[in-house]
Amino acid sequence: MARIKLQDIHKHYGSGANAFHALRGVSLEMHSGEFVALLGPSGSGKTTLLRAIAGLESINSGCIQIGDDLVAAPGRHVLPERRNVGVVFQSHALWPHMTVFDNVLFPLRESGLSAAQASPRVMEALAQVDLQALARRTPGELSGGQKQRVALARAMVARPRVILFDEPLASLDVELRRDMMRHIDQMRSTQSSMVYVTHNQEEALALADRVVVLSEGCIEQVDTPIRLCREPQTEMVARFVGAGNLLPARRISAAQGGLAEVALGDYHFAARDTSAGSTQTELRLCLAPTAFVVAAPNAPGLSVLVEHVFFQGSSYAVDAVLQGALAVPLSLVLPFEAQPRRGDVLRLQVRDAWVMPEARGTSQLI
Ligand SMILES: Nc1ncnc2c1ncn2[C@@H]1O[C@H](COP(=O)(O)OP(=O)(O)OP(=O)(O)O)[C@@H](O)[C@H]1O
Repeated sequence: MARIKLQDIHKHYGSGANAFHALRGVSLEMHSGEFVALLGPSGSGKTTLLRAIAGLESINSGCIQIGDDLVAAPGRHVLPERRNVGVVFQSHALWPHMTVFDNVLFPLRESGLSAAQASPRVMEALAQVDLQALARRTPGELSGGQKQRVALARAMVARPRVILFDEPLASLDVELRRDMMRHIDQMRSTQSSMVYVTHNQEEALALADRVVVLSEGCIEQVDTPIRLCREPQTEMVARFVGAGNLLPARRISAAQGGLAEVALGDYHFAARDTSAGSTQTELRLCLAPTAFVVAAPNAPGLSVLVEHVFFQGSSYAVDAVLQGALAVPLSLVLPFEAQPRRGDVLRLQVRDAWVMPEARGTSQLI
């Protein structure tokens, strides 16, 4: 395993007025043995960053260090095969004419290991992904999920110090995804550091020790999955990671013990607030879709008009509109018992709210 240090990475495609800046000053330190997910919308630069770490893409400026090795810097680009990293691509990238065994053997053969030394290592890697029985098949005789497990075995067989994953589950159906997530989770025991690119929030939050949220080539926030969901630092993270509702509100009293009294219209409630005694009255609140409970019609709370209801098995996803002067759209998840119907006016109470940090101003409200 190895620490990965990225310092002020810039990458653009094309030049002059037509240059497209895919990475704009990305700096980050990943700890040795850490599982880090790179999460962001399409085009945010995740794959470019992963390929730059792998050495498959050169960078225009900045430095990349893996362990003690400087692998990319001005005038320096260490080739991928010399970086000691394993890569798992979305498309498996297996050799079609080779057996499963030989595909997994390939990186060991490249590193000069004898057949006698390599063979048990291949079988051990295949065992980790439950594929020993299929060692003699070719990729054409495997399902999509099995092919991807071969790709996992091939990435870990050489015991690289870093394993990079580029959307490895994107082409798999829901059931196979969960199975693959178990295998990827088990790969933690290989002691490799892992960097995992995805645009899928669930995968990133479920697997990673820390998640790096990228937007337009810049880092928005680096945090543990829990903090990312509960304490988003920017509007983009609040919306993209937690599908949070962002509302303008008033602070009634400064935070004490991490909670402030806030108001939406004439409804007062407590919100988590780490702004260290800020008395600024105008603020933005982040309310997760699950932050609401249905109250009695005359209880203190917010009135919302239900516009769309989507049954989700054990809960309902609801699009609603806040009634009153604000009239903003809200995305809610209500429990099965709520039985919301289109056209209902519901009274909701807020059971959890987060005061957004002030840094980015209040100009981007809603
Ligand atoms: N070879 C290239 N030439 C020109 N532009 C490129 C090239 N590769 C990537 N880009 C652009 O750089 C930006 C970042 O691309 P990248 O593939 O890193 O994004 P991503 O976050 O991985 O997106 P996705 O989830 O869709 O794969 C995109 O706007 C993309 O169009």
